[in-house]
Amino acid sequence: MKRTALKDNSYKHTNLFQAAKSAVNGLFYAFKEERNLKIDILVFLVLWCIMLSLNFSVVEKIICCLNWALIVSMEVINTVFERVIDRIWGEDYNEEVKILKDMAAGAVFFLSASLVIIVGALCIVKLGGF
Ligand SMILES: Nc1ncnc2c1ncn2[C@@H]1O[C@H](COP(=O)(O)OP(=O)(O)OP(=O)(O)O)[C@@H](O)[C@H]1O
Repeated sequence: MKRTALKDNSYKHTNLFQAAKSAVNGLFYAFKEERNLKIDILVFLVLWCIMLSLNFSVVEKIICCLNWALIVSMEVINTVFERVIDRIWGEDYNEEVKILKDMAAGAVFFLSASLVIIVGALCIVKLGGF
């Protein structure tokens, strides 16, 4: 990654529009670089097909989309976290790094499990399982 030394603060945001532009750039970069985020897009397409084919209500759709958005946000934070850790500790095996990365991955897993359970339960109800 390119590093440039700037002595003034000209790179900082001066308004909300610039802040939003940087945030969107960050998101695009994360989606381009991170395999799991590409998988998340695929998950969203499958989720959307399920929601349409089983006639999820608006509230059910919002809950599922919100859970999916939380997964994506957590995945982005996890990626940042992994990169910072690698920069601080380096790439060599380290038991402390393993625990830290596993915990961060655990947060993504927890939200993913939540989406699977919610969508699974709604599918069972819609298909007349209850
Ligand atoms: N330096 C390290 N020392 C010990 N274990 C590590 C180290 N780096 C990674 N690991 C282990 O490998 C796993 C994957 O870490 P990695 O940095 O490769 O993330 P990744 O490939 O982006 O995976 P994901 O984002 O799916 O968790 C970690 O959860 C951890 O168990």
